[in-house]
Amino acid sequence: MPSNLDLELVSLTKRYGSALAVDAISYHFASGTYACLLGPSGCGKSSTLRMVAGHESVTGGSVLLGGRDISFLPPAKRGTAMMFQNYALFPHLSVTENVAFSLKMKGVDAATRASRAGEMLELVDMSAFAARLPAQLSGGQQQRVALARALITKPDILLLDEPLSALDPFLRIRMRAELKRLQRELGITFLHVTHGQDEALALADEIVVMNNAKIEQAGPTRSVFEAPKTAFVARFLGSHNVISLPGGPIAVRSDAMKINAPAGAKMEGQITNIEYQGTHVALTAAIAGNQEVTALLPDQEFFGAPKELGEAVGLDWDPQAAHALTA
Ligand SMILES: Nc1ncnc2c1ncn2[C@@H]1O[C@H](COP(=O)(O)OP(=O)(O)OP(=O)(O)O)[C@@H](O)[C@H]1O
Repeated sequence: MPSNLDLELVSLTKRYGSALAVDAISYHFASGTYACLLGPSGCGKSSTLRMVAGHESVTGGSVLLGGRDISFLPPAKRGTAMMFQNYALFPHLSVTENVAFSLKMKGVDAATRASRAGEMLELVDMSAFAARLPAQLSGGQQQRVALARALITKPDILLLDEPLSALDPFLRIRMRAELKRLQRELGITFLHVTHGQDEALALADEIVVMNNAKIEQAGPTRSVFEAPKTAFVARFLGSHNVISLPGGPIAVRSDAMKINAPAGAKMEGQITNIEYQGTHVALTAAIAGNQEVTALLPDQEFFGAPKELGEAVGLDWDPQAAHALTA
């Protein structure tokens, strides 16, 4: 695996007029990482991706690839390739012609173009559809073509802007596995923008959680999920309760929350909602201070001792399951 192709964002900044969309963010992505930029709408993730791609100018700071400043290079000279949300396929070109398009622009001869496009279509399992037009393909198939088209340039980094958002939930999960497989096979860095925490958790080796134009927390996916530093990160990643205590806010995962008898419990609550989720049952309880917490119980445990709406319960957690939050 090449080690000289790390991607570094150094105080990277984007302003649109007076609006600050990306506020001096810095991060180092090791080569070969599957990284997700995660955050709510408007937090600056697409602007960051577009600055890496060269589709948006850099207001301040820089983008380094393998130590080389690529901030001012044209997109085609950066070693990056971008796959867009709407795939942006040319409707009047066949699948093969779409995939081979960038090679044609570079003046590569027809025979080489056809053979390279063939290899790429094989990689994404679309060889059988080579002669079709984009309109004759399903959403998932169009996405595979868009991937092949991006990968034919042999990028060092593939940039993906909400690549799965146009797909139905079933296909989204299938294509998610495909993206992961491709990244593993190719060994290149994937930088994937999403606002879906499930998608980020499923795919990313590293997640970068953005909020208000800044990086709120970043690192190996599991370490961020296991120890969110702020209330925003805990809430955005989901599956966490944020509880205000006199000593400051803490996060406790809903699967670490235990339901006991009220006497002697850390907290007392009253059940306000019971949601059956198949393998689990989610119990929501109102606690002091107008707060709610959720406990996720394995179905066997819940149905072994079912609870009723309105019932008073005790809520407990192991000390190591609580993480102090900074805000
Ligand atoms: N071309 C533009 N001109 C002016 N403002 C822009 C432009 N593009 C983005 N913005 C603003 O910059 C901020 C960040 O936008 P950006 O698209 O990077 O966010 P995002 O996190 O990718 O959001 P989304 O998930 O909705 O795409 C937003 O407030 C947005 O309105």
